[in-house]
Amino acid sequence: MKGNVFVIGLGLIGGSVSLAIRNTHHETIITGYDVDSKNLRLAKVLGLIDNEAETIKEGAEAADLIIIGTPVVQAESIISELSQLELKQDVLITDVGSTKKGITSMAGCLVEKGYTFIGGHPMAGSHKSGAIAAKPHLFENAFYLLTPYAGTQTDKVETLKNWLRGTKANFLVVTPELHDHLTGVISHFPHIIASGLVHQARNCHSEDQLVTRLAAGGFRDITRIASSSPEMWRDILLHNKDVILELMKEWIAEMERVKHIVQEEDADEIFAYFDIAKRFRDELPVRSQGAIPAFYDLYIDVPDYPGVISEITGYLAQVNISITNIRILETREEIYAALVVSFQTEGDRKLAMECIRKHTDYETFLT
Ligand SMILES: NC(=O)C1=CN([C@@H]2O[C@H](COP(=O)(O)OP(=O)(O)OC[C@H]3O[C@@H](n4cnc5c(N)ncnc54)[C@H](O)[C@@H]3O)[C@@H](O)[C@H]2O)C=CC1
Ligand SMILES: O=C(O)C(=O)Cc1ccc(O)cc1
Repeated sequence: MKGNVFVIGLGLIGGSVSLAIRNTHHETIITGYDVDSKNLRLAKVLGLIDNEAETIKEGAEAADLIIIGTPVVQAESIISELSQLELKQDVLITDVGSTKKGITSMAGCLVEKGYTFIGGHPMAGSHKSGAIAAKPHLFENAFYLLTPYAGTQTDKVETLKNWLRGTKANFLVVTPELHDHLTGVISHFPHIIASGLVHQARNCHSEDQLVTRLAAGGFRDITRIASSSPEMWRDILLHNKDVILELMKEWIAEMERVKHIVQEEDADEIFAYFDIAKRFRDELPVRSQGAIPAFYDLYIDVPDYPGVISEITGYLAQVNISITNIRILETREEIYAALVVSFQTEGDRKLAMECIRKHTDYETFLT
Protein backbone atom coordinates (compact mmCIF):
# COMPACT_ATOMS: atom_id res chain seq x y z
CA MET A 1 0.00 0.00 0.00
CA LYS A 2 1.06 3.59 -0.57
CA GLY A 3 0.73 6.44 1.88
CA ASN A 4 2.04 8.05 5.04
CA VAL A 5 2.18 6.09 8.27
CA PHE A 6 2.80 7.88 11.56
CA VAL A 7 3.95 5.88 14.59
CA ILE A 8 3.75 7.58 18.00
CA GLY A 9 5.91 5.76 20.57
CA LEU A 10 8.66 3.68 18.99
CA GLY A 11 9.30 1.07 21.66
CA LEU A 12 9.28 -2.70 21.44
CA ILE A 13 5.74 -2.89 20.06
CA GLY A 14 5.40 0.36 18.05
CA GLY A 15 8.86 -0.27 16.58
CA SER A 16 8.10 -3.88 15.67
CA VAL A 17 4.81 -2.95 13.97
CA SER A 18 6.65 -0.19 12.10
CA LEU A 19 9.29 -2.63 10.86
CA ALA A 20 6.63 -5.11 9.75
CA ILE A 21 4.90 -2.35 7.73
CA ARG A 22 8.19 -1.12 6.30
CA ASN A 23 9.08 -4.63 5.12
CA THR A 24 5.74 -5.08 3.33
CA HIS A 25 4.74 -1.69 1.95
CA HIS A 26 7.85 -0.43 0.23
CA GLU A 27 6.24 2.72 -1.19
CA THR A 28 5.06 3.88 2.22
CA ILE A 29 6.78 6.66 4.13
CA ILE A 30 6.89 6.02 7.88
CA THR A 31 7.30 8.97 10.20
CA GLY A 32 7.91 8.52 13.90
CA TYR A 33 7.52 10.53 17.09
CA ASP A 34 8.63 9.67 20.61
CA VAL A 35 8.86 11.82 23.75
CA ASP A 36 12.24 10.23 24.30
CA SER A 37 14.32 12.01 21.64
CA LYS A 38 17.21 9.56 22.00
CA ASN A 39 14.87 6.65 21.33
CA LEU A 40 13.43 8.48 18.31
CA ARG A 41 16.96 9.02 16.92
CA LEU A 42 17.71 5.35 17.51
CA ALA A 43 14.53 4.33 15.68
CA LYS A 44 15.72 6.30 12.66
CA VAL A 45 19.26 4.91 12.83
CA LEU A 46 17.92 1.34 13.13
CA GLY A 47 15.66 1.86 10.11
CA LEU A 48 12.38 1.50 11.99
CA ILE A 49 11.15 4.77 10.42
CA ASP A 50 12.01 6.99 7.45
CA ASN A 51 11.53 10.38 9.13
CA GLU A 52 11.43 11.91 12.58
CA ALA A 53 8.62 14.31 13.51
CA GLU A 54 9.20 17.01 16.10
CA THR A 55 5.58 17.11 17.21
CA ILE A 56 2.53 14.89 17.02
CA LYS A 57 0.77 17.53 14.90
CA GLU A 58 3.54 17.45 12.29
CA GLY A 59 3.27 13.69 11.73
CA ALA A 60 -0.44 13.20 12.34
CA GLU A 61 -1.90 15.75 9.92
CA ALA A 62 -0.14 14.17 6.92
CA ALA A 63 -0.88 10.58 7.91
CA ASP A 64 -3.13 7.96 6.30
CA LEU A 65 -2.51 5.57 9.18
CA ILE A 66 -1.66 6.58 12.76
CA ILE A 67 -0.37 3.93 15.18
CA ILE A 68 -0.20 4.78 18.88
CA GLY A 69 2.59 2.66 20.36
CA THR A 70 2.83 4.27 23.81
CA PRO A 71 1.83 2.81 27.19
CA VAL A 72 -1.95 2.71 27.72
CA VAL A 73 -2.18 5.76 30.01
CA GLN A 74 -0.34 8.02 27.52
CA ALA A 75 -2.39 6.54 24.64
CA GLU A 76 -5.51 8.13 26.13
CA SER A 77 -4.05 11.63 26.22
CA ILE A 78 -2.64 11.19 22.70
CA ILE A 79 -6.11 10.24 21.45
CA SER A 80 -7.44 13.42 23.00
CA GLU A 81 -4.63 15.46 21.41
CA LEU A 82 -5.30 13.88 17.99
CA SER A 83 -8.97 14.84 18.19
CA GLN A 84 -7.94 18.53 18.36
CA LEU A 85 -5.94 18.32 15.10
CA GLU A 86 -6.93 18.67 11.45
CA LEU A 87 -6.35 15.07 10.40
CA LYS A 88 -7.04 13.65 6.92
CA GLN A 89 -10.72 12.78 6.87
CA ASP A 90 -10.13 9.14 5.86
CA VAL A 91 -7.25 8.53 8.26
CA LEU A 92 -7.19 5.23 10.15
CA ILE A 93 -6.12 5.43 13.79
CA THR A 94 -5.11 2.40 15.85
CA ASP A 95 -3.11 1.58 18.98
CA VAL A 96 -1.25 -1.42 20.40
CA GLY A 97 -2.25 -1.24 24.07
CA SER A 98 -2.83 -4.29 26.25
CA THR A 99 -6.25 -3.04 27.38
CA LYS A 100 -9.05 -1.86 25.13
CA LYS A 101 -12.18 -0.70 26.96
CA GLY A 102 -10.81 2.59 28.31
CA ILE A 103 -8.89 3.43 25.15
CA THR A 104 -11.80 2.64 22.82
CA SER A 105 -14.17 4.64 24.96
CA MET A 106 -11.73 7.58 24.91
CA ALA A 107 -11.59 7.27 21.12
CA GLY A 108 -15.20 8.43 21.04
CA CYS A 109 -13.76 11.97 20.66
CA LEU A 110 -12.13 10.91 17.37
CA VAL A 111 -15.24 9.17 16.10
CA GLU A 112 -17.34 12.28 16.84
CA LYS A 113 -15.06 14.15 14.42
CA GLY A 114 -15.70 11.50 11.74
CA TYR A 115 -12.33 9.76 12.09
CA THR A 116 -11.97 5.97 12.22
CA PHE A 117 -10.49 4.39 15.34
CA ILE A 118 -9.84 0.65 15.49
CA GLY A 119 -8.24 -0.53 18.72
CA GLY A 120 -5.45 -3.07 18.28
CA HIS A 121 -3.50 -5.46 20.48
CA PRO A 122 -0.75 -7.61 19.00
CA MET A 123 -0.53 -10.34 21.62
CA ALA A 124 3.16 -11.09 21.78
CA GLY A 125 6.05 -9.34 23.36
CA SER A 126 8.79 -9.69 25.89
CA HIS A 127 10.30 -8.06 28.94
CA LYS A 128 12.49 -5.88 26.70
CA SER A 129 11.61 -2.32 25.76
CA GLY A 130 12.59 0.53 23.47
CA ALA A 131 13.40 0.78 19.75
CA ILE A 132 16.50 -1.36 20.26
CA ALA A 133 14.31 -4.38 21.05
CA ALA A 134 12.01 -4.06 17.99
CA LYS A 135 11.87 -7.04 15.60
CA PRO A 136 9.82 -7.38 12.40
CA HIS A 137 8.85 -10.99 13.19
CA LEU A 138 7.78 -10.38 16.81
CA PHE A 139 4.12 -11.08 16.05
CA GLU A 140 4.49 -13.98 13.63
CA ASN A 141 1.72 -16.54 14.42
CA ALA A 142 0.54 -14.43 17.36
CA PHE A 143 -3.05 -13.30 17.76
CA TYR A 144 -3.65 -9.65 16.87
CA LEU A 145 -6.93 -8.58 18.42
CA LEU A 146 -8.83 -5.71 16.79
CA THR A 147 -11.62 -3.80 18.53
CA PRO A 148 -13.33 -1.52 16.00
CA TYR A 149 -15.47 1.25 17.38
CA ALA A 150 -19.17 0.28 17.12
CA GLY A 151 -20.40 1.18 13.64
CA THR A 152 -16.99 1.02 11.93
CA GLN A 153 -17.31 -0.14 8.31
CA THR A 154 -15.83 -3.58 7.70
CA ASP A 155 -13.79 -2.33 4.72
CA LYS A 156 -11.89 -0.05 7.15
CA VAL A 157 -11.02 -3.08 9.27
CA GLU A 158 -9.86 -4.90 6.12
CA THR A 159 -7.70 -1.90 5.16
CA LEU A 160 -6.08 -1.94 8.60
CA LYS A 161 -5.41 -5.69 8.33
CA ASN A 162 -3.83 -5.05 4.95
CA TRP A 163 -1.54 -2.39 6.42
CA LEU A 164 -0.56 -4.80 9.18
CA ARG A 165 -0.26 -8.00 7.13
CA GLY A 166 3.57 -7.98 7.40
CA THR A 167 3.21 -8.85 11.10
CA LYS A 168 2.04 -12.32 9.90
CA ALA A 169 -0.25 -12.33 12.90
CA ASN A 170 -3.72 -13.92 13.11
CA PHE A 171 -6.29 -11.14 13.29
CA LEU A 172 -9.41 -11.54 15.40
CA VAL A 173 -12.14 -8.93 15.76
CA VAL A 174 -13.71 -8.74 19.23
CA THR A 175 -15.52 -6.14 21.33
CA PRO A 176 -13.39 -4.10 23.76
CA GLU A 177 -15.29 -5.70 26.68
CA LEU A 178 -14.59 -9.24 25.49
CA HIS A 179 -10.99 -8.27 24.79
CA ASP A 180 -10.44 -7.05 28.35
CA HIS A 181 -12.13 -10.09 29.83
CA LEU A 182 -10.13 -12.61 27.76
CA THR A 183 -6.78 -10.88 28.24
CA GLY A 184 -7.61 -10.49 31.94
CA VAL A 185 -7.96 -14.28 32.18
CA ILE A 186 -5.03 -15.42 30.06
CA SER A 187 -2.53 -12.60 30.47
CA HIS A 188 -3.20 -9.95 33.14
CA PHE A 189 -4.29 -12.21 36.00
CA PRO A 190 -1.46 -14.75 35.42
CA HIS A 191 1.01 -11.88 35.85
CA ILE A 192 -0.43 -11.19 39.30
CA ILE A 193 -0.17 -14.87 40.25
CA ALA A 194 3.42 -15.14 38.93
CA SER A 195 4.44 -12.11 40.99
CA GLY A 196 2.50 -13.51 43.96
CA LEU A 197 4.50 -16.74 43.83
CA VAL A 198 7.72 -14.73 43.74
CA HIS A 199 6.55 -12.70 46.76
CA GLN A 200 5.85 -15.93 48.62
CA ALA A 201 9.35 -17.24 47.85
CA ARG A 202 10.80 -13.88 48.88
CA ASN A 203 9.02 -13.99 52.22
CA CYS A 204 10.32 -17.49 52.78
CA HIS A 205 13.80 -16.38 51.67
CA SER A 206 14.08 -14.07 54.67
CA GLU A 207 13.63 -17.16 56.87
CA ASP A 208 15.65 -19.61 54.84
CA GLN A 209 18.19 -18.65 52.15
CA LEU A 210 18.10 -22.16 50.67
CA VAL A 211 14.85 -21.28 48.87
CA THR A 212 16.62 -19.26 46.16
CA ARG A 213 18.93 -22.17 45.36
CA LEU A 214 16.07 -24.63 45.13
CA ALA A 215 13.95 -22.20 43.09
CA ALA A 216 16.46 -22.25 40.23
CA GLY A 217 14.64 -24.69 37.89
CA GLY A 218 10.89 -25.11 37.46
CA PHE A 219 10.05 -22.24 39.79
CA ARG A 220 12.04 -19.83 37.65
CA ASP A 221 10.18 -21.06 34.56
CA ILE A 222 6.65 -20.69 35.91
CA THR A 223 7.40 -17.25 37.33
CA ARG A 224 9.31 -15.94 34.31
CA ILE A 225 6.66 -13.35 33.46
CA ALA A 226 7.17 -11.74 36.87
CA SER A 227 10.29 -10.18 35.32
CA SER A 228 8.20 -8.03 32.93
CA SER A 229 8.06 -4.24 33.17
CA PRO A 230 6.44 -3.13 36.49
CA GLU A 231 5.33 0.19 34.92
CA MET A 232 3.52 -1.56 32.09
CA TRP A 233 1.77 -4.03 34.40
CA ARG A 234 0.80 -1.26 36.83
CA ASP A 235 -0.93 0.59 33.99
CA ILE A 236 -2.60 -2.57 32.68
CA LEU A 237 -4.04 -3.43 36.10
CA LEU A 238 -5.30 0.11 36.63
CA HIS A 239 -6.95 0.03 33.20
CA ASN A 240 -8.52 -3.39 33.62
CA LYS A 241 -9.49 -2.95 37.25
CA ASP A 242 -13.07 -4.29 37.07
CA VAL A 243 -12.13 -7.50 35.27
CA ILE A 244 -9.15 -8.07 37.57
CA LEU A 245 -11.27 -7.61 40.71
CA GLU A 246 -13.87 -10.05 39.41
CA LEU A 247 -11.23 -12.66 38.56
CA MET A 248 -9.63 -12.17 41.95
CA LYS A 249 -12.97 -12.89 43.63
CA GLU A 250 -13.30 -16.13 41.65
CA TRP A 251 -9.68 -17.05 42.38
CA ILE A 252 -10.07 -16.53 46.13
CA ALA A 253 -13.22 -18.69 46.12
CA GLU A 254 -11.33 -21.39 44.21
CA MET A 255 -8.41 -21.25 46.65
CA GLU A 256 -10.84 -21.52 49.57
CA ARG A 257 -12.20 -24.68 47.95
CA VAL A 258 -8.68 -26.10 47.53
CA LYS A 259 -7.90 -25.19 51.14
CA HIS A 260 -11.00 -27.06 52.22
CA ILE A 261 -10.24 -30.27 50.30
CA VAL A 262 -6.67 -30.27 51.62
CA GLN A 263 -7.89 -29.67 55.16
CA GLU A 264 -10.37 -32.53 54.78
CA GLU A 265 -7.69 -34.72 53.17
CA ASP A 266 -10.17 -35.41 50.39
CA ALA A 267 -7.84 -37.40 48.13
CA ASP A 268 -10.40 -37.83 45.31
CA GLU A 269 -11.13 -34.11 45.12
CA ILE A 270 -7.44 -33.21 45.27
CA PHE A 271 -6.77 -35.67 42.46
CA ALA A 272 -9.67 -34.21 40.45
CA TYR A 273 -8.31 -30.67 40.94
CA PHE A 274 -5.00 -31.58 39.30
CA ASP A 275 -6.48 -34.01 36.79
CA ILE A 276 -9.04 -31.56 35.36
CA ALA A 277 -6.37 -28.86 35.08
CA LYS A 278 -3.93 -31.27 33.40
CA ARG A 279 -6.52 -32.43 30.85
CA PHE A 280 -7.51 -28.87 29.94
CA ARG A 281 -3.89 -27.72 29.69
CA ASP A 282 -2.82 -30.73 27.62
CA GLU A 283 -5.49 -29.84 25.08
CA LEU A 284 -4.37 -26.21 24.66
CA PRO A 285 -3.00 -25.53 21.16
CA VAL A 286 0.79 -25.51 21.04
CA ARG A 287 1.41 -24.12 17.59
CA SER A 288 0.27 -20.51 17.67
CA GLN A 289 1.81 -17.90 19.95
CA GLY A 290 -0.28 -16.86 22.93
CA ALA A 291 -0.07 -13.68 24.98
CA ILE A 292 2.63 -15.02 27.20
CA PRO A 293 5.81 -15.51 25.20
CA ALA A 294 6.60 -19.08 24.24
CA PHE A 295 9.74 -20.63 25.58
CA TYR A 296 11.37 -22.27 22.52
CA ASP A 297 13.57 -24.09 25.02
CA LEU A 298 15.48 -27.23 24.19
CA TYR A 299 16.47 -29.54 27.04
CA ILE A 300 19.66 -31.51 26.43
CA ASP A 301 20.66 -34.35 28.70
CA VAL A 302 24.38 -33.78 28.80
CA PRO A 303 26.99 -35.56 30.87
CA ASP A 304 28.56 -33.48 33.61
CA TYR A 305 32.05 -32.71 32.28
CA PRO A 306 33.98 -29.44 31.87
CA GLY A 307 33.63 -28.00 28.37
CA VAL A 308 30.24 -29.54 27.59
CA ILE A 309 28.62 -26.11 27.13
CA SER A 310 31.21 -24.98 24.61
CA GLU A 311 30.84 -28.31 22.80
CA ILE A 312 27.09 -27.70 22.35
CA THR A 313 27.38 -24.00 21.48
CA GLY A 314 30.17 -24.88 19.04
CA TYR A 315 27.89 -27.25 17.07
CA LEU A 316 25.13 -24.62 16.98
CA ALA A 317 27.55 -21.88 15.88
CA GLN A 318 28.71 -24.06 12.96
CA VAL A 319 25.18 -23.90 11.52
CA ASN A 320 24.62 -20.26 12.51
CA ILE A 321 21.84 -20.80 15.05
CA SER A 322 21.58 -17.96 17.57
CA ILE A 323 20.96 -18.72 21.20
CA THR A 324 18.98 -16.31 23.39
CA ASN A 325 19.74 -17.99 26.72
CA ILE A 326 21.58 -20.97 28.12
CA ARG A 327 21.48 -22.40 31.63
CA ILE A 328 22.17 -25.52 33.59
CA LEU A 329 19.40 -27.10 35.59
CA GLU A 330 20.59 -27.76 39.08
CA THR A 331 17.99 -30.42 39.80
CA ARG A 332 16.98 -33.28 37.59
CA GLU A 333 13.75 -34.09 39.34
CA GLU A 334 11.22 -33.30 36.62
CA ILE A 335 12.96 -33.96 33.36
CA TYR A 336 16.09 -35.88 32.69
CA ALA A 337 18.14 -33.06 31.28
CA ALA A 338 20.72 -30.68 32.55
CA LEU A 339 21.29 -28.03 29.90
CA VAL A 340 18.49 -25.72 28.72
CA VAL A 341 19.14 -23.71 25.57
CA SER A 342 16.60 -21.09 24.44
CA PHE A 343 16.01 -19.90 20.88
CA GLN A 344 14.18 -17.01 19.29
CA THR A 345 11.97 -19.12 17.04
CA GLU A 346 10.48 -22.58 16.78
CA GLY A 347 12.45 -23.02 13.53
CA ASP A 348 15.78 -22.39 15.30
CA ARG A 349 14.86 -24.84 18.04
CA LYS A 350 14.04 -27.54 15.48
CA LEU A 351 17.31 -26.99 13.61
CA ALA A 352 19.22 -27.06 16.92
CA MET A 353 17.63 -30.36 17.88
CA GLU A 354 18.59 -31.91 14.52
CA CYS A 355 22.11 -30.50 14.87
CA ILE A 356 22.63 -31.91 18.39
CA ARG A 357 21.24 -35.28 17.33
CA LYS A 358 23.60 -35.34 14.35
CA HIS A 359 26.76 -34.57 16.33
CA THR A 360 26.08 -36.32 19.66
CA ASP A 361 24.10 -39.09 21.26
CA TYR A 362 22.77 -36.78 24.00
CA GLU A 363 19.03 -37.02 24.40
CA THR A 364 17.01 -33.88 23.64
CA PHE A 365 13.57 -32.98 24.98
CA LEU A 366 10.91 -30.34 24.39
CA THR A 367 8.47 -29.64 27.22
N1 LIG B 1 5.79 -5.26 25.99
C1 LIG B 1 4.94 -6.17 25.62
O1 LIG B 1 5.24 -7.35 25.72
C2 LIG B 1 3.63 -5.75 25.03
C3 LIG B 1 3.15 -4.47 25.20
N2 LIG B 1 1.94 -4.11 24.65
C4 LIG B 1 1.47 -2.74 24.81
O2 LIG B 1 2.21 -1.93 23.92
C5 LIG B 1 2.34 -0.61 24.45
C6 LIG B 1 3.81 -0.20 24.38
O3 LIG B 1 4.58 -1.13 25.09
P1 LIG B 1 6.11 -1.36 24.77
O4 LIG B 1 6.39 -1.16 23.33
O5 LIG B 1 6.48 -2.65 25.40
O6 LIG B 1 6.78 -0.18 25.60
P2 LIG B 1 8.16 0.57 25.35
O7 LIG B 1 8.53 1.19 26.63
O8 LIG B 1 9.14 -0.33 24.68
O9 LIG B 1 7.74 1.70 24.31
C7 LIG B 1 6.89 2.76 24.60
C8 LIG B 1 7.43 3.99 23.89
O10 LIG B 1 6.47 5.03 24.01
C9 LIG B 1 7.16 6.24 24.23
N3 LIG B 1 6.24 7.20 24.83
C10 LIG B 1 5.77 7.24 26.10
N4 LIG B 1 4.94 8.26 26.26
C11 LIG B 1 4.86 8.89 25.07
C12 LIG B 1 4.16 10.03 24.60
N5 LIG B 1 3.34 10.72 25.39
N6 LIG B 1 4.34 10.40 23.32
C13 LIG B 1 5.18 9.71 22.51
N7 LIG B 1 5.87 8.64 22.89
C14 LIG B 1 5.71 8.22 24.15
C15 LIG B 1 8.31 5.85 25.13
O11 LIG B 1 9.34 6.81 25.11
C16 LIG B 1 8.72 4.50 24.51
O12 LIG B 1 9.71 4.67 23.52
C17 LIG B 1 1.77 -0.66 25.87
O13 LIG B 1 0.51 -0.08 25.83
C18 LIG B 1 1.67 -2.13 26.20
O14 LIG B 1 0.56 -2.36 27.02
C19 LIG B 1 1.21 -4.95 23.87
C20 LIG B 1 1.66 -6.22 23.64
C21 LIG B 1 2.87 -6.74 24.24
O1 LIG C 1 6.28 -10.00 28.39
C1 LIG C 1 5.31 -10.50 28.95
O2 LIG C 1 5.28 -10.64 30.17
C2 LIG C 1 4.17 -10.99 28.18
O3 LIG C 1 3.32 -11.66 28.69
C3 LIG C 1 4.03 -10.50 26.78
C4 LIG C 1 2.83 -9.64 26.64
C5 LIG C 1 2.71 -8.53 27.44
C6 LIG C 1 1.59 -7.71 27.29
C7 LIG C 1 0.64 -8.03 26.37
O4 LIG C 1 -0.42 -7.24 26.24
C8 LIG C 1 0.76 -9.13 25.56
C9 LIG C 1 1.88 -9.94 25.69
